[in-house]
Amino acid sequence: MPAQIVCTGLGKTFGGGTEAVQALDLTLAAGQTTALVGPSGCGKSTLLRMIAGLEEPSFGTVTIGGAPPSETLRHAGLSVAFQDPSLLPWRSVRGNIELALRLARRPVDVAAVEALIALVGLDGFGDTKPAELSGGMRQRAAIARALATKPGLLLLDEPFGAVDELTRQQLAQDLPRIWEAQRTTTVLVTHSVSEAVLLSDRVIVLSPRPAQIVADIDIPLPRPRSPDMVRSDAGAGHIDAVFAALSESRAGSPPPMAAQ
Ligand SMILES: Nc1ncnc2c1ncn2[C@@H]1O[C@H](COP(=O)(O)OP(=O)(O)OP(=O)(O)O)[C@@H](O)[C@H]1O
Repeated sequence: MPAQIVCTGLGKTFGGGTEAVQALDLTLAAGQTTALVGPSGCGKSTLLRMIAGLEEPSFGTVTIGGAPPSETLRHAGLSVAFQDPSLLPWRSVRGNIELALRLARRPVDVAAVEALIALVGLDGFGDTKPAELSGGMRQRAAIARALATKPGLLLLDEPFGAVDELTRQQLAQDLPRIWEAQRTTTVLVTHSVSEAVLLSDRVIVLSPRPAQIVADIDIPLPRPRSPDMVRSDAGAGHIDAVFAALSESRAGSPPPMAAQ
């Protein structure tokens, strides 16, 4: 089931006194894809980790479909793929995906697993162990694993960081088809503004640390989208809007705003 995410007064101050996220109010509609963009070190990953229930908030709350993230994790309704993919080293790509299905108590559909492996461009590497894959291939394996359980909520932190440009474009075109078909609520942290526009229904621009929302930009481009569409006048207008919000936020001019 797709899940609505509600963050209320959400804040995080780490032990050493570093304030990463401050009083953030944000509601993400079920089934939408939202990109979080902002300057390096502003608190994007911390926000995503709090939504995933992997980081305890210092202030405020996160709910997913009305329940705390830990509940969603327990029911395997939530999948995460982070920059540093945590694949089990002793299992093959296929073995990692199948384990995720078993842990989620889902049937292992061999053909569906092969289709996912092919989708992320790892055809022929199903039997390969993570140590024998490149960094980008490991990231793609982690994406396949995250998608396998058809999660209601998919959290992606720079998932294409180590992927070459062509594969990145291919993934950015193919993945939304899957999460649209599965009606997954997706939250994506990315440093690439064009990727944010290509993938998302909505782009949230965060201030320098502590992260606060400085702009909330709808991306109403039709789907399926292509890199050409993003480069067209309509797409370029959205890219410009995100860049403008990012540079204003660095200059510290606009006041933080709440987002619905
Ligand atoms: N476990 C931690 N303990 C202490 N400080 C932390 C911890 N995790 C993150 N921070 C600090 O919180 C701030 C925000 O970090 P975070 O990783 O959320 O930023 P980010 O926007 O995702 O960065 P980047 O874009 O560079 O990946 C940084 O100053 C970081 O040093």
